[in-house]
Amino acid sequence: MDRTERKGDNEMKLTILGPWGAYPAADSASASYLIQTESVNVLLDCGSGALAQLQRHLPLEELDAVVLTHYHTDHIADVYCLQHAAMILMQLGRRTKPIEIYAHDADPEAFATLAYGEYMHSHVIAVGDTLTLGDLTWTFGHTTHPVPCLSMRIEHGGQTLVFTADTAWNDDLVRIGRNADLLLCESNLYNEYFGKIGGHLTAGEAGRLASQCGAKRLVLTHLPQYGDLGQLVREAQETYPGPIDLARTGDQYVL
Ligand SMILES: O=c1ccn([C@@H]2O[C@@H]3COP(=O)(O)O[C@H]3[C@H]2O)c(=O)[nH]1
Repeated sequence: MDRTERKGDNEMKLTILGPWGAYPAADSASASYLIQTESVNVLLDCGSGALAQLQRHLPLEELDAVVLTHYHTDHIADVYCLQHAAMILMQLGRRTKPIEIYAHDADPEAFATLAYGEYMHSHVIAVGDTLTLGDLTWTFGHTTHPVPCLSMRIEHGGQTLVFTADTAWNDDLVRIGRNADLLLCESNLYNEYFGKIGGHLTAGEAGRLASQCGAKRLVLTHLPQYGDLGQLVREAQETYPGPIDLARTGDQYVL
């Protein structure tokens, strides 16, 4: 098994577990990302296939927390498997503490499904909150999506990772993404779909956002299952002159 080394002092590592929107490609996952520092291991969204990918990098015994952007299934499908994993590992004595899960409660029925006895404890997050997880500081922003959804700014040791979550263009994205060292930006749409599918960004808009934020690097994620993904990069290059990557399963970035 490919086990990730724990992070050195003052480093934050992002591992792409699932770069896909809607549903996972073979041997991958939908929306899921692992964020690690020396003091904490956090899963950012927990889509379909997330647990299988996570275990390539981290034993489930060492997962501290999960932070969710919203309740669409491509972002939460594996939360319910993770509840069972936490239960079994605690019953076996291999975990000594519950998993802490953080999400908004604008959908109270969905929020109520997250807590799982002594094995998973749920906590509310909202725009305006500051969440401290180990040596990570999280703040949240507004998105434009068919359901309530939070964008996220994650700071550690002077480095900033920003995740747009799922969203169409809105100006709060520029606020939450300002001066990001890495902008992990949804790019679910080719430019030709602008105005035809709501709730998501085109690649051209992702590039424009990275430019307006002054982001140092743009990583395109929440990818479509169709078309030529290289075209997303080319369209984002028309609006952003900096480095651009397509998120790929297993890729890692150290900030
Ligand atoms: O006309 C449509 C409608 C939807 N979709 C995909 O289905 C996904 C549903 O969840 P989501 O909102 O996270 O992302 C959506 C897109 O990835 C699409 O490609 N074309």
